[in-house]
Amino acid sequence: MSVKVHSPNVVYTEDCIESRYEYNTTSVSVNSDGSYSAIPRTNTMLFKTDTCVPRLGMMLVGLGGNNGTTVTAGILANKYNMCWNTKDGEKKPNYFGSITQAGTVGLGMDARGEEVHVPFNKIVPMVHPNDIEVDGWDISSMNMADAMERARVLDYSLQKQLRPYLEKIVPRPSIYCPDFIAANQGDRADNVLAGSKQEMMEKIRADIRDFKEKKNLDKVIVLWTANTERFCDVTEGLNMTAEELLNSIQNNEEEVSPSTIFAVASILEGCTYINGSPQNTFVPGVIELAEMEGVYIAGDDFKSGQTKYKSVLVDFLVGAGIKPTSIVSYNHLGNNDGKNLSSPKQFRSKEISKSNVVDDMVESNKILYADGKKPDHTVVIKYVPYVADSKRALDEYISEIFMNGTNTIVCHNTCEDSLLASPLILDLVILAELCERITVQLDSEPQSRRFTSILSILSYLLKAPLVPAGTPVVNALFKQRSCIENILKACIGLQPGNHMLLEHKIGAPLQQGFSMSTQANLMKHATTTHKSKIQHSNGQTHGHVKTPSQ
Ligand SMILES: NC(=O)c1ccc[n+]([C@@H]2O[C@H](COP(=O)([O-])OP(=O)(O)OC[C@H]3O[C@@H](n4cnc5c(N)ncnc54)[C@H](O)[C@@H]3O)[C@@H](O)[C@H]2O)c1
Ligand SMILES: O=P([O-])([O-])O[C@@H]1[C@@H](O)[C@H](O)[C@@H](O)[C@H](O)[C@@H]1O
Repeated sequence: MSVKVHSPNVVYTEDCIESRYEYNTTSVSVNSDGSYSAIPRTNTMLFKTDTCVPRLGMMLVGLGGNNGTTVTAGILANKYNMCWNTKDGEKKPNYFGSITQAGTVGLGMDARGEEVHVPFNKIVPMVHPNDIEVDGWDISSMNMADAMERARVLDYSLQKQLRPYLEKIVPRPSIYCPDFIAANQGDRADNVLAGSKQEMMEKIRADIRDFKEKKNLDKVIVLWTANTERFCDVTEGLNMTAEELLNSIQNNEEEVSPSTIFAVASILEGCTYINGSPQNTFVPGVIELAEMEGVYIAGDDFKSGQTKYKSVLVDFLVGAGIKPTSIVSYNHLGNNDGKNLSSPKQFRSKEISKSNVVDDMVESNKILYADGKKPDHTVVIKYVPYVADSKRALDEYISEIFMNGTNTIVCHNTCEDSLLASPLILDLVILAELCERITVQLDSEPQSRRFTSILSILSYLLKAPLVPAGTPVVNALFKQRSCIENILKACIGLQPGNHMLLEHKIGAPLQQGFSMSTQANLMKHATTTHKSKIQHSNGQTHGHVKTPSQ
């Protein structure tokens, strides 16, 4: 069952939820004497969420990889409820690690004063992963069943059940530019497109249309989970504008990467494009094209394990007034991603995305970091085939504490890389699709707006969040999660959770009426055509407004 909000600010129609929302912020200025001035602000806006859940297709670039095979297998195992035996007994499929499928949100308090937590996907209608159709591309022609076996991720007794479904699936041929990924990937590149970059882009566009038509889909979202590319040059005349980029593709420019061509193809087909790897796919020309076409993009680099942990631990330390001064993140892994990352240029892409994750937390505390000097931060990744997809992460955090003491935290974190990344792939696609159904209209504007083309709401799932120009980059994990929670709550007219529990701290029962500003809003928006009375729980009657039940 889903959540139903009973409020004069929330209207449920046959195919939409409309909520009049008070967005409360605080404007702060620093005075010449170093003091602060704070002004509370309230902007009222109308959220509209289309509640018609579409038939959704997910096209993965890198479909035959560890993540691609694992997420596809996970959908099938859940869809057909495949259970399997292991030495530890029978196992059942689940979507653990996905916030939309296994996460909950604190909605409010019940009559006993206990917080009620509801599943994320009960707040507003979302696509269910079992219903997602999957397709995609790979430079390797290996069928998905053999690729799943090659990945060495899933128990073999489950693989046997999946094989009949997966062996029929062969990834579509892809764009292969050897210079962008490690040379050691060459031996699997037997499924590649021929022709110019323009011709290859047109083929990718045709593939998207073909998939959409064959599966009778309403929407397709394209996601890159192929190998990490080296960074591409960003230069005037090459890719600084949409026009430059389109011309560069037409001119078969070497420096336009496969991932950027996929992004352009997706955008031109009106499909949201998500980058699960660390390379700079989203050159300025891609961002401008997405804005021109009104298409969403999001990235970069799934935040699945070692970095996710870091974005919690550093937040805890800095939030506690403890000063991290040295962070060393080492890991070794043995999957093909690790093999690709053993090449310096590809490692550099990953090193960048793994290193910037503490910047916002350091920036947030000028007491600890008065001199602006960031913690020493080192990232090491080694390729050790024996451990396969089971990445071993070892971290050391040294911090300065009270009276110049030091605290050292060392942790060992075995990250089953693909089992951690696959649920993130689902959340990225499911939440991106939901964003396509949301509009917001400021009271001060005649027209409603979609979100800006760069979907920064998805930052929680990404190591190096891409944000619109001028937007602060937030990496602290629970701030990122709260952002998603609170935007979903706004869609149903609920305010962010404040965790104050004031009623228990002052021991006073709360009034059950609407806030003064809500009442003022109601009066302001009272219509003459559909008048009805609103009855407050205290029995008083105020004004005549259109309410959901009348
Ligand atoms: N926990 C995680 O697994 C995790 C976390 C963050 C980021 N990532 C990133 O996700 C990506 C995939 O990880 P993986 O473990 O599945 O790697 P993988 O090497 O197993 O899979 C990548 C697949 O992409 C294919 N490929 C390479 N270039 C291609 C192209 N141009 N077009 C189509 N296919 C292409 C390869 O043949 C391979 O099958 C990597 O870039 C990795 O850095 C993974
Ligand atoms: O997400 P995370 O665990 O911090 O980072 C991981 C790296 O440590 C790992 O070496 C790489 O193979 C994965 O793709 C992932 O990027």
